[in-house]
Amino acid sequence: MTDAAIIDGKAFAAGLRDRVATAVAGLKRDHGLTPGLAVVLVGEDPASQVYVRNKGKQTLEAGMESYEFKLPDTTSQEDLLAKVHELNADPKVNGILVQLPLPKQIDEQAVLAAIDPNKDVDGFHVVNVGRLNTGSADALVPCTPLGCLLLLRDYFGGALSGKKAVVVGRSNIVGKPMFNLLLQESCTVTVAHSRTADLPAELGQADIVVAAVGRPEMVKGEWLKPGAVVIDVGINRIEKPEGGTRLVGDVDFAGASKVAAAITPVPGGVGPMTIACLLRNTVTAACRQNGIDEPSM
Ligand SMILES: Nc1nc(=O)c2c([nH]1)NC[C@@H]1CN(c3ccc(C(=O)N[C@@H](CCC(=O)O)C(=O)O)cc3)C=[N+]21
Repeated sequence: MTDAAIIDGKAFAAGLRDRVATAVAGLKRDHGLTPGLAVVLVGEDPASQVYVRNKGKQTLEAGMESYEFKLPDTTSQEDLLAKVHELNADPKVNGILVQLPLPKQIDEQAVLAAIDPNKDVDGFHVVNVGRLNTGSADALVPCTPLGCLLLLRDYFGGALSGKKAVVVGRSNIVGKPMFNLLLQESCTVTVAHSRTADLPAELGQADIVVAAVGRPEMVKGEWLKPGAVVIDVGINRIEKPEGGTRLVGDVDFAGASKVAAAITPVPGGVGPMTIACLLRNTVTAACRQNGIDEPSM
């Protein structure tokens, strides 16, 4: 088979950010509303600092307000919860994101549970998990699986119904919400994981593969059904034989490209979609909080 088409997440994300910026301009003009996103970073993890900087920059570029809070690594759970409560009460803040992972003295679930579900632009609060699971229209949907879904809808022109999808990975952040979103699109969905008996046999049936396991190049091209569409969520930094490092996904890109119909690259695939969907969720949250019809984005 010839080489797979590349699903250009970077370009799609740029287009989505433009549509978000247009929506924001409309909210300002028609409602005097400027959506605001608060990002809280605890500690000094270098990768997290880069992500937080990119989020802040892209929030401002979309015409929204960005509020960044950098708390020391030694922050107590009590102090972090106090910050979350302050942001919950602040009407200028429409979206709240507490960057994960958190330092070990902090109970992540307790922090996520403290965020106002209607400001929970990560979609990690159990209320939003429940809303998504039950197909409620007021769910805020986790950014990475939402980004994957938008890429798939675009590729298939909306025709996902009846497709066989395999999600590899069962995390709360990607695997489980991805399962729910694909099920809602009327795909037949299998969730595979580290205890799956025969992963190649499962993948051999899949029209759509979403790989989110966090193991570099784990999914091999030979396991795929010819013509499959592959969404690679993994972002793994590995050592190059000649020294230095490079980013690879959870899928063996070279091998998969020979078998798949289409595949997302790493970098430049799902990663940029995650941030674009965060901006989109912030506009969605701001509209709902203010009783304004959600613009199409
Ligand atoms: N509460 C919370 N919400 C998050 O959404 C969240 C989080 N915590 N903690 C960290 C992870 C990671 N994350 C990424 C976002 C964008 C790229 C991204 O844009 N990647 C680019 C560049 C990659 C690079 O060069 O390093 C790409 O894949 O092309 C990657 C990773 C959001 N996260």
